Amino acid sequence: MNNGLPIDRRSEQAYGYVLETSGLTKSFTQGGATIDVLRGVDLAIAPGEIVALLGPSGSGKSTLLQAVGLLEGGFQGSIKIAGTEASKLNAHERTVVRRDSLGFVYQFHHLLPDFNATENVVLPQLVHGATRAEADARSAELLTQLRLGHRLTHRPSQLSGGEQQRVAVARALANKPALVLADEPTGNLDEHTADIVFAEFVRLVREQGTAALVATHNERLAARMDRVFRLHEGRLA
Ligand SMILES: Nc1ncnc2c1ncn2[C@@H]1O[C@H](COP(=O)(O)OP(=O)(O)OP(=O)(O)O)[C@@H](O)[C@H]1O
Repeated sequence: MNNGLPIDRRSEQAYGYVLETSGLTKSFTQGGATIDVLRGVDLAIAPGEIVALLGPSGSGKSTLLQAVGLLEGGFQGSIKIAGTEASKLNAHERTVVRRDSLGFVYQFHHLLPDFNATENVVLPQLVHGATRAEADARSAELLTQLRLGHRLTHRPSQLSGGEQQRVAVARALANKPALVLADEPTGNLDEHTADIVFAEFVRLVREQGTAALVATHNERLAARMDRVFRLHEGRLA
C-alpha cells in the first residue's frame, strides 16, 4: 500500500524520507481482551513536509506518534527515521536518533518547572553537545522568533498557556531536528490562542526546513498543513 506517499516521488530520490513506516502494527491487551490499534500503517514524509494526523478519539494517533518517536516498544513492522531502520537499534541508539533527528511537542507543555524559558530550551542543546554560549544564543533566537524575547527568564508557572506552548515549540526545534512530532500541540489552548501558536509553529518549522507530523482533532488546523493522513480502523486512509 502507498497510503500517504507523496505523489511527487522525486523528493524521495533527492533527499530520502525523514519518516517512513510500513506494516506498522500495535495491539494492546487489557483485561484479557486484545485491541488492535494499528493494523498496518504505511506512511512516508518527505523533508520539510507538514502533515496532519487526523482521527477520532481512540483511533490510535498518540499510539502512532509514540511508535515513530521510538518512545514505546511492542510494535511490528518497519520504522525508518531519516533512513535508519529503528527496529535494528538498541536502546542507546534509539535515544541518539531521538536526540539528533526528532523533536516533540505535547498537548501539555511538559516544561521543567524549576527552569526558566531559556534554560528549558538550552538543556536539550547541552545534551546534544552544544556549548552553553551556543545554546544560549540559539535559545534567545528561537524564543525571540516566537515573540518571547521579553520572557526569557520567566519560569513556566509565570507564563500563559500560549507562551508555555511556544517555549515547548522552541525546545522541540532547538537541535534543528529533521522531524517534529506534535500530539495535539494546541489542544490545551483557546481557539484564538491556538490559531496564533499554530501559525507560529508552522512558520518556524517551514523556516527551519523541518518536517512535522501533527496529531489533531482540528480539521481547520489540518487544512493549513501540506497533507492530511486519516487514521481509520488502524490504517491510514
Ligand atoms: N497502554 C495501553 N493499554 C491498553 N490500551 C491502550 C493503551 N494505550 C492506548 N490504548 C488504547 O488504544 C486506543 C488508541 O489510543 P490512542 O491514545 O492512541 O488514541 P488517540 O487517537 O490518540 O485518542 P485521543 O484523540 O483521544 O487522544 C484506545 O482505544 C486506547 O484505549
